[in-house]
Amino acid sequence: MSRPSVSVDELAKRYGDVQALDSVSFEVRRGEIFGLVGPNGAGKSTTLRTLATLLHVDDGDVTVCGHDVEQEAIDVRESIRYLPDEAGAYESISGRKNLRFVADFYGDADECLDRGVEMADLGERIDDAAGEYSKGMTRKLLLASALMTDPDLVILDEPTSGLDVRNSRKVREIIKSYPDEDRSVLLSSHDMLEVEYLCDRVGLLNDGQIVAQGSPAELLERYDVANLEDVFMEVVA
Ligand SMILES: Nc1ncnc2c1ncn2[C@@H]1O[C@H](COP(=O)(O)OP(=O)(O)OP(=O)(O)O)[C@@H](O)[C@H]1O
Repeated sequence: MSRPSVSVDELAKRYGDVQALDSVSFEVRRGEIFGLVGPNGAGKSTTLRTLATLLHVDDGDVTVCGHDVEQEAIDVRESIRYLPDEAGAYESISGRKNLRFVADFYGDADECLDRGVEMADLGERIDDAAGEYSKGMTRKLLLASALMTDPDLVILDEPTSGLDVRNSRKVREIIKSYPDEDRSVLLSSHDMLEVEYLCDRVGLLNDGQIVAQGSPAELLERYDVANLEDVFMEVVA
């Protein structure tokens, strides 16, 4: 079997007195969308930030795209794109220039920019200053900016948070069509129904621990319930 995109083995992370993650283990296989779900404060963002090399590992082993996040952080950063939940665009320049700025770091800048403009789906507004965009427009721009460079792994923290129905659907479509044999997605969400639709496999995180994981269908069968919200209620009750 090919090596996984992400391997997290007994990851622990503490902020002062708060044990944010406690022996978290999961894998993201190549070509899949893996979702971390859980309530506020469960440790989703801490996990994603650690994988994106923005936080140090206290204990455990974490490998992303074949590279150890502590020893080979630069290699990890070259293989991934990470979209935090509260990311913003450069407001004084247009959406297109935002994309151009990122595309210029990569070999095929023009092709990359064309992909980004198409994915952002902002029509003529792509040439307006990004400071004039709504939250949903900014989110689509940033998602396009992350995906247009073809990273092996894209890490998305709450990708549809705060978006209306139309923009959420568009963002979900973009995410759903991203993986191929070399490209994977790891995302976090509070929205269990969204995750059920998007993800090949899911890890339910509660209080810093993975309390259940598997494909949505496996989890529904294991707990004999109708949806992932019910799985979660069964597991944490
Ligand atoms: N910088 C920090 N300093 C101290 N404690 C922190 C810090 N960041 C997170 N925590 C704590 O770590 C725990 C996990 O937080 P984290 O942000 O990872 O959860 P989350 O699942 O992403 O939550 P949410 O869904 O609300 O975004 C929480 O108890 C939180 O208060």
